[in-house]
Amino acid sequence: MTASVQLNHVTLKFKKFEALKDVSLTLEAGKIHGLIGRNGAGKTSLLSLIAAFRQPTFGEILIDGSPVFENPEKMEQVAFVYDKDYKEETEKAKKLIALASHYRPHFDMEYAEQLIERFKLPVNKPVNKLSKGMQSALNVIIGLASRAPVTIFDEAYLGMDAPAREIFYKEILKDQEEHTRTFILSTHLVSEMDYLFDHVVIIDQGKLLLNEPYETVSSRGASITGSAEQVDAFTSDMKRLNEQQLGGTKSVMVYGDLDDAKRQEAHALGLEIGPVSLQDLFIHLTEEAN
Ligand SMILES: Nc1ncnc2c1ncn2[C@@H]1O[C@H](COP(=O)(O)OP(=O)(O)OP(=O)(O)O)[C@@H](O)[C@H]1O
Repeated sequence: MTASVQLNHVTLKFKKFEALKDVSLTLEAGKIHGLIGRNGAGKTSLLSLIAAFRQPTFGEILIDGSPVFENPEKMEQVAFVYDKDYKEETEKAKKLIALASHYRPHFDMEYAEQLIERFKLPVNKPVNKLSKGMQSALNVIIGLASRAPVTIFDEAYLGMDAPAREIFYKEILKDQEEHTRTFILSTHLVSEMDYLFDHVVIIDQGKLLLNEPYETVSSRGASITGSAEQVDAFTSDMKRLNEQQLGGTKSVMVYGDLDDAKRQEAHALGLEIGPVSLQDLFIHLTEEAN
């Protein structure tokens, strides 16, 4: 089960402060979306609107074409997993998983049990006595086993160690093959997680900065290296994000269409075209926007 998500001119205000500014965006069903942005960019605000935790000040959010806010049928299709505060939670992990299985229509308890084994979650401990990483594993187990058509992980892996995060990433890819859904993964671990993304959304200061398939983003980002003069001439009409120079050699990071003719031109000029990571593009695209 999977579903599309559509935001139409969404603005979210906290008193006079605009956390989201006229964001329009469609998230295609069945894809894994990476949502990235600097601290305070508006990621959690955006995700809490999709999960109908709050109402936008202006605009609307549709799940498979119908508004999600105060619409129980659509709301139960969205699982929003975030870094919860479990200080007061004295129930056992087992109980919380059982509770989730009651209110999540697609919950798969057999899969939850496999995940409990994979993450070695001590299910008989009260949740507030679990380590931070174990509490995150509990959230992740509930999120994955819920198999909600729209599954959102908002930095839900905070506190999980690297091997546990690796298990989580592998599970997403494995489960996506048989139980395809629409994932939205918000993260600061861009270089660690980018291989998961089918689609990349970048927001900056409440505005949509980029919304492209991952392949398009990687093909548009490039570093052009060669003699400073040649590199400057070649990139003069392109969007330049960053440059570094050592003696007469220059390397410029660009973002734009590098078609075959342009690539041949670079080759003829003896310029080298190299790849740029999503993390580097993110750093310099948001720097440029600021
Ligand atoms: N309840 C609130 N009242 C007032 N301002 C808020 C509230 N919630 C969020 N904000 C503000 O909205 C902006 C966006 O916050 P949000 O939590 O969505 O950012 P984020 O991208 O998730 O950040 P981070 O990566 O640091 O978690 C911030 O400036 C934040 O201070």
